[in-house]
Amino acid sequence: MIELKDVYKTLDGRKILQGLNLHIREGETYVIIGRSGTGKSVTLKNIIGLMKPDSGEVNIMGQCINNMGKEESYALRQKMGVLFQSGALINWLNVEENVALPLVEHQRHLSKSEVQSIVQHKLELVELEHAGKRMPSELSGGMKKRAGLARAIVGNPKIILYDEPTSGLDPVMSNQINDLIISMQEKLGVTSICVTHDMSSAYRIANRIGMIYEGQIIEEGTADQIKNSQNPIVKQFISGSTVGPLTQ
Ligand SMILES: Nc1ncnc2c1ncn2[C@@H]1O[C@H](COP(=O)(O)OP(=O)(O)OP(=O)(O)O)[C@@H](O)[C@H]1O
Repeated sequence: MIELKDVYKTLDGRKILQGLNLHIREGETYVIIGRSGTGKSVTLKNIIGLMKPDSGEVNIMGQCINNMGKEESYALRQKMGVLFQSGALINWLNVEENVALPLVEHQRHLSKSEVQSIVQHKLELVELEHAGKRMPSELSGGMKKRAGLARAIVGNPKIILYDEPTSGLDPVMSNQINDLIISMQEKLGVTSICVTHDMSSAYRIANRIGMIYEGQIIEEGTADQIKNSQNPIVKQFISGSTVGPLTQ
């Protein structure tokens, strides 16, 4: 579904991705972990097409996106939904209007009532069906993320990318988001990539976890395999220890 082959990316003279390989299977939830500044978001941006690799290949659903024209890459982007860290809601639009935005902008053939019915269905999926008229300022952090998720799925994407979906949330709200990520996978059959620092979330939602270190995936496996990894860098990262080899 998503494949990065030997991807290199240097930014401001700093080598961020250094031969990164990633192979994400259809329908799985793959979680990327790693220390701050190791290139997790840069990896996501290469997948969405917001950044191009210096070398290497990015293949999405069998199509190489490196040299894609504007129209082709636009069409491919429509198959991906992104939940940004903050939810990225527009403050002066209510929840329904925020969720409807991608449809209003990109699917102009839909009537007003069709848009309303799609939006209502997506709000139900994220359990916000009674909050459609609220403004973003009237939402809790968790509700903002859920509204952002409803907007990310409004175009029925095949792939969802989550950037720190539980950041800034208390454990209860984090678990609600984790459950929703699992339910998106089960109900919509989407393939998901999630970047997170939250290991309890990673263990809960991931089919597989990959750790980035020095621009490469240094370890990959199920939650249990990662928990039992013998790699000292992985062990140190997941335990949060400040003593040891992790210098990046
Ligand atoms: N557009 C850019 N121009 C220059 N440098 C950039 C750009 N985007 C990211 N970087 C740099 O690339 C490195 C990796 O950034 P990235 O945002 O991918 O890290 P991250 O692993 O997602 O970190 P965090 O966990 O803190 O979000 C950082 O040093 C960052 O400053």
